[in-house]
Amino acid sequence: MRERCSSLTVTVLSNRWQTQVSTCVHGVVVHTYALTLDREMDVMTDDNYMEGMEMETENNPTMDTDFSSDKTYQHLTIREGTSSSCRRVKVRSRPRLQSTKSFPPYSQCIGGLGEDGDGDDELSQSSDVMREDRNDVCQGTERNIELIPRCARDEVKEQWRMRRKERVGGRGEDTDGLERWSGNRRVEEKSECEDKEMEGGTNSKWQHCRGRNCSFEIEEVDEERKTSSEGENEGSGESQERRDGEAEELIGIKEGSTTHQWSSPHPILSKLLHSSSSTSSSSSINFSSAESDEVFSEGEDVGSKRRAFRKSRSWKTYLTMMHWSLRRQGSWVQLAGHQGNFQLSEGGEVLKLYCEVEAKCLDSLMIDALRPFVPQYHGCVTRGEHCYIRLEDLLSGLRRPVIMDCKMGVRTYQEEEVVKTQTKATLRSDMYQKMVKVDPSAPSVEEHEQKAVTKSRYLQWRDTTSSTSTLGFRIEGVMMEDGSVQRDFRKILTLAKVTEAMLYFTRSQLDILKAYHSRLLALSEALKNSLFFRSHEVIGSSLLFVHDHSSKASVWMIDFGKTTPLPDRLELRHNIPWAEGSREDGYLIGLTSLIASLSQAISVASSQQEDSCGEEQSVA
Ligand SMILES: O=P(O)(O)O[C@H]1[C@H](O)[C@@H](OP(=O)(O)O)[C@H](OP(=O)(O)O)[C@@H](OP(=O)(O)O)[C@H]1O
Ligand SMILES: Nc1ncnc2c1ncn2[C@@H]1O[C@H](COP(=O)(O)OP(=O)(O)O)[C@@H](O)[C@H]1O
Repeated sequence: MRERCSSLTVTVLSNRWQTQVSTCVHGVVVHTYALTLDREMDVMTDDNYMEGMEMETENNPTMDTDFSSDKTYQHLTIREGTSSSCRRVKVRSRPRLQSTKSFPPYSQCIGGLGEDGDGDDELSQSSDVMREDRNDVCQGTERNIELIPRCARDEVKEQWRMRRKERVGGRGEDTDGLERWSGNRRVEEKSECEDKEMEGGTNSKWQHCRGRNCSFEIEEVDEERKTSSEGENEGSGESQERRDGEAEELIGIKEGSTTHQWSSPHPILSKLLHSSSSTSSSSSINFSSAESDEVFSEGEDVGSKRRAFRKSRSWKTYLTMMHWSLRRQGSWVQLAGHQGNFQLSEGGEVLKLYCEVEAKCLDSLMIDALRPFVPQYHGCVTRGEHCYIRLEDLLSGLRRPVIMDCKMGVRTYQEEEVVKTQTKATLRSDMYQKMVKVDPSAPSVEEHEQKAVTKSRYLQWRDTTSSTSTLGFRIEGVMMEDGSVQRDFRKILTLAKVTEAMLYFTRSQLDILKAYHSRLLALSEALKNSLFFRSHEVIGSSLLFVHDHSSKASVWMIDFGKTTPLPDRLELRHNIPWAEGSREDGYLIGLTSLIASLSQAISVASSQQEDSCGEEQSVA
């Protein structure tokens, strides 16, 4: 029986964010397809799917035409090619971001990911050692709990701290946020990964490989292009609009303009890279970041790589490679949180280091009224020695996303952390240093002597030096469309300043502000109906604000690593201040402040708009 493979290209419509499609043809053709029909922004229900299963024999000449001629599927096109690989059919819908009409200006082109190559080396090396175990896949969280007896994040955090210590040459101390992200565009990528997954008990498997090294060293670009076009067909269904846009972006890429990483998205390419660039240690090209930790400033050899590249490659090749790379590379960025926690995955997903607490929350949230406000959770997967939770990538499909991370609640420490401090406190010199860096007079005499503080002391101090204690949330960080990251907002204390920050973040665009405002009102309603919310203490969770130039804006609840269920029958109000033992988190205090601030920002932006209209009229 002749082996044949059809690849399915899905053009993503404005109401469809991402689609991962592939087809396995091996004598008998099986097509599975699903279209997102939902045009509502915030609703994510299973009813939003329309699924179909089609079986035909190889000789059935109507296969392609049936598919493409059907008006319902006019955005699906089928291309045929020869391949012996069976590819999995996976189609997923996603709640849409709210569409608005404005188009923010862009001064610079962004779109790549920064990368700490060094760390990746270590992680990838360790994952190589564990290669035999790599194909383990956990479905649901139960098995993971057995696999990972303790929260893997602690181990990874420890690894980063150790690395940092080694790096600073035995100084032995972490400084401010050194093991944390500070907004550089980056993502963990393995040097050569083969991730096989089995989902939902089926035998469907897929493989992808993402090289860590930069595409500048590609030898056989033209040949690769051919292969890549095949590869892309099995990919994530990017829209033509996006491709075109990215092609345009390339023209705007200038040396030194922003932060880029070109990763190799194709298995063959990846192999080429590895064979041709054994000396390469980093693929990151970090040109700028408003705030940049030293731990990520490893772009020194990038300049020489680029120069070497320029000598040996024509501009045409250069553009081709970047275009190709960009098409596969989303604009993923980790704005806050712990370094080493995330890996970019395929199919519009990100992988976050497994944490039992978070996985349990996500399990519950997937059947809760809050589901439309939470990234879709797809269970867990083991890569190398770690287990990860699979989350919908909230930046997938966005170009030059503008992001704001607001940490919610009137406190960011758990009650147990306070209790722990009273009993057996671990002293943290890294936290002491972070504290001193912001305010040298903050530590007590004793703390100065110890050169260390307890974690809960640090977290409490952090809360009082930000709007957390007073407004019930703080802006952890903002990334603008040019890729610049600002984290100074954490020092904001008043609502008026938050409003200013909102205006800055949205560039006073009314439609974006309104979209955020209505999304938060909808969230507020959903929280009222949420069993999850009622029965959990939500600590350290963030609202991720995301919009892009194409006028899409939405807000998502993320980070449930410190969100814990309450004892039976205890329910929280979430809108009153915390008193020890109450477990109140003040989440709704934060939400109310945010809504108030957005209302103020809308008023300001409206009057600004009226003023400018008036000025225009008087000039005319
Ligand atoms: O933001 P800065 O001032 O750097 O302080 C951080 C945050 O509070 C982190 O919380 P979050 O993850 O919610 O951002 C916390 O992680 P935990 O989540 O582990 O409490 C870090 O503790 P350590 O990870 O122990 O350093 C602490 O150092
Ligand atoms: N599902 C997601 N899609 C896109 N970006 C995400 C997603 N989850 C987290 N991020 C990014 O990662 C950052 C840190 O996420 P978070 O869950 O708070 O990590 P941590 O638990 O390490 O604090 C966020 O500020 C955001 O920029």
